[in-house]
Amino acid sequence: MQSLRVKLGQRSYAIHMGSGILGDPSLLAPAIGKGPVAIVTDTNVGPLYLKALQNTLKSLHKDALVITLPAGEESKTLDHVQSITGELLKAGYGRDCTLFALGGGVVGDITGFAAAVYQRGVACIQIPTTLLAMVDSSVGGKTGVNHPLGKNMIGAFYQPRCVIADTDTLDSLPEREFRSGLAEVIKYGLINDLSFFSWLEDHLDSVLARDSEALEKIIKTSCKDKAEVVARDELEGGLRAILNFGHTFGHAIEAASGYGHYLHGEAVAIGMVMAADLSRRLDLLRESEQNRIYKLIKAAGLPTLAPRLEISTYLDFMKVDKKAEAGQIRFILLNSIGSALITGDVPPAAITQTLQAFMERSA
Ligand SMILES: NC(=O)c1ccc[n+]([C@@H]2O[C@H](COP(=O)([O-])OP(=O)(O)OC[C@H]3O[C@@H](n4cnc5c(N)ncnc54)[C@H](O)[C@@H]3O)[C@@H](O)[C@H]2O)c1
Ligand SMILES: O=C(O)C(=O)C[C@@H](O)[C@H](O)[C@H](O)COP(=O)(O)O
Ligand SMILES: [Zn+2]
Repeated sequence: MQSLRVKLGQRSYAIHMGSGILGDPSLLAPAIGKGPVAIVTDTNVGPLYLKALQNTLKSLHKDALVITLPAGEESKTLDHVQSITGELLKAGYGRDCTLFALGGGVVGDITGFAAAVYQRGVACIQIPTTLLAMVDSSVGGKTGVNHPLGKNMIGAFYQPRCVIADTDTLDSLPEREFRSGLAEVIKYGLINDLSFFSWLEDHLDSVLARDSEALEKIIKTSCKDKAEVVARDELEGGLRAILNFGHTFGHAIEAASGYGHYLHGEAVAIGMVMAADLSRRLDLLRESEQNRIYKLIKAAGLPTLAPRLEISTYLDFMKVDKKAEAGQIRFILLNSIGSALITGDVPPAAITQTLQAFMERSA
């Protein structure tokens, strides 16, 4: 097992990662409150891993209330927050309870948000079971749900008490979901870790084969990279926005296509190719680097073509992006692989050119 710390003063917490750690009560014990516990999971993950977590909790004399959501992005709604909090109220749970998010990023984001708002805040422990959740969503405290008019539009910054990533759970993860998680892994290389990007280029075969050492490397490096950014800018006053690379286009793709049509990582992969195109158009990124980015994303089995939508549809969704300031969309662009910049100074004509170029290429 390996552990890292997200350093946030009183809200600091550990990320534990390794094989079989879901069965280790000593990792959970320090993070659980005095009161009762509830596990939020989904219809795919529950049948696979609920029993293991329940048994670990039983060894700590905790009998968990279980709340199961339908699997998939379509469940990341305010209605499901209402149903989770309703179950907690019916069970008489107070402020001393602890919520466990057992699942991927959908369960993680919605449970984290329910924990943030239930009785104004109860403890939450993230148990990520997808690659995406292990490398990104379980860390950093962005919680929330979608709105038909925009992705993650209702939410809160609310840090978990700890993160326990049992890498054995990845054995059952479908290939498409695994590759979706790789998009966020590649993102870390692009925004501030050139040597990690080069390592991914050299070891993609081992990663795709889910070789245990390669998995350990990508999970640890991603969590370390993310934890450092979050520790410096928890509430996204500035620097943290680099973690949003590819998401301005990507979130528009997810929302405009109907949540769940593209997986989050797939939409981010397309968004990163689009953001690299925009960076190149603005003479920030060299064409050779743009080609390397395209090549790695494609080799990872991720989509690179944007869905054919009206340009105005893209722009409407991009305008509601949370990074916008004074009505102006702000983009995360690349100066080079491993070096991101945050800017609102992008000529509208360049944005339209990127969108037009992708509409011409799309099927
Ligand atoms: N909070 C953040 O910082 C952050 C970061 C990145 C992404 N996100 C959010 O995360 C969500 C995407 O997360 P995701 O990709 O994990 O999707 P997900 O939670 O929908 O999980 C993907 C699918 O895999 C299934 N699954 C999960 N674990 C499994 C396992 N071990 N074996 C078999 N099946 C399993 C799930 O039931 C689901 O069908 C999006 O809503 C995205 O916005 C949040
Ligand atoms: O942790 C962050 O900060 C991120 O931006 C990570 C992203 O991968 C993630 O998809 C996040 O949920 C997007 O946040 P949003 O603020 O754009 O909704
Ligand atoms: Zn993301």
